[in-house]
Amino acid sequence: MSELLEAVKGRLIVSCQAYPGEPMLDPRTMAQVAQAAVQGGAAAIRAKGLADLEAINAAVDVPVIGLVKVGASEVYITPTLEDAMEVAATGCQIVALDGTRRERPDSRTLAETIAGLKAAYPAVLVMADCGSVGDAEAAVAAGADILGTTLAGYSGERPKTEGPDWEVVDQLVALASLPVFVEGRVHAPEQAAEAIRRGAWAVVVGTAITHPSTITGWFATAVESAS
Ligand SMILES: CC(=O)N[C@H](C=O)[C@@H](O)[C@H](O)[C@H](O)COP(=O)(O)O
Repeated sequence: MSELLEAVKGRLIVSCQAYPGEPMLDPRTMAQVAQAAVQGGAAAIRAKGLADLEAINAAVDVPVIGLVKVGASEVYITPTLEDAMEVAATGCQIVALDGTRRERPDSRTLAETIAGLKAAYPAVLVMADCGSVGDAEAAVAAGADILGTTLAGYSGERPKTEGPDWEVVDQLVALASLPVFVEGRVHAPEQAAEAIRRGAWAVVVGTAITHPSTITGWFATAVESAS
């Protein structure tokens, strides 16, 4: 098992992402958010966009899971080999890729994408963002290093559950072939703890820690509905 994976075992990973039109979409801001997350106990950071990744890699000394979100296609998380190479070039130790069985915009298979990336960056680990256990089985066969539940509820195969998709979590853990990172709609510390109890290797939390507009909305709705 790699030292990198040992370092994040049983730990929290924080996803720091802002979106077009949002005030926090700025590499310096995202790097500061990432630093704050590390101060709070994050063992690694997940982030998107080459400029953010460069700024975050320079600002923190924990591993960074990098990705880009591009294109109009339904496969938008680091969809092509070229995208994966650009993410790795920013210094990320883990590259997150769409790990579904859907057709990729460059027509490469997931296995070809992973092989191409690893030929150029042998030390980089690949996190396959899966939407179902079928995706996860295919990602294992394709040479991924980490299985993420990231796309459960977003790829059309699974309903979008209120919290984490525990059924998919259990199915991926039961494969027992690769470390499972539980990611997606983990909104409370108790859910993060539950993921570890169910056998997750690590838990990735984004919105509930680093997306103030959404968090504010949760509170504002609760307050307004009580008044
Ligand atoms: C589906 C998709 O595109 N997920 C993205 C993946 O990087 C991000 O938008 C999420 O914020 C991230 O997965 C963390 O999840 P949550 O924000 O629910 O804690």
